Amino acid sequence: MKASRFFKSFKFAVQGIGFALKREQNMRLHILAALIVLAAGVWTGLSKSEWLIILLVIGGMLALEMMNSAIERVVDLASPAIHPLAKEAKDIAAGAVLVFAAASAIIGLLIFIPKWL
Ligand SMILES: Nc1ncnc2c1ncn2[C@@H]1O[C@H](COP(=O)(O)OP(=O)(O)OP(=O)(O)O)[C@@H](O)[C@H]1O
Repeated sequence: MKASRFFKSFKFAVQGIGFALKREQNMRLHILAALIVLAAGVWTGLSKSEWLIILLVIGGMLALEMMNSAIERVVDLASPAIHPLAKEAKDIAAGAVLVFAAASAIIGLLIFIPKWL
């Protein structure tokens, strides 16, 4: 890939992050939660491997939330009218976010709770 094309794609990807931050309240809540977890990590003192897990979980959560927002937009574009498949697509995408959020919460508790006891 030519360098100029790579930088163009990078610019669009950054724009995408901007759209998500501007238009999605859930995304802003996830960012707030991520900042709280990062602050708790600094305050608690985590090992390198614990930081790797926390960063992976935070990055995965934000990326999945953005994929959910993208799916919502594609569904709204493809099916502005009510359709059972549109509902399934949106609800499955929202379910994926919920699954990852639940796993993230459990991982966070497993890492932090023993250090606080
Ligand atoms: N075109 C559609 N056909 C059928 N059901 C739909 C359609 N669009 C949304 N729904 C369903 O209606 C409910 C609310 O959807 P809505 O898009 O308002 O919120 P959302 O998907 O949670 O997104 P947002 O983040 O914008 O609130 C969900 O269960 C969704 O699956």
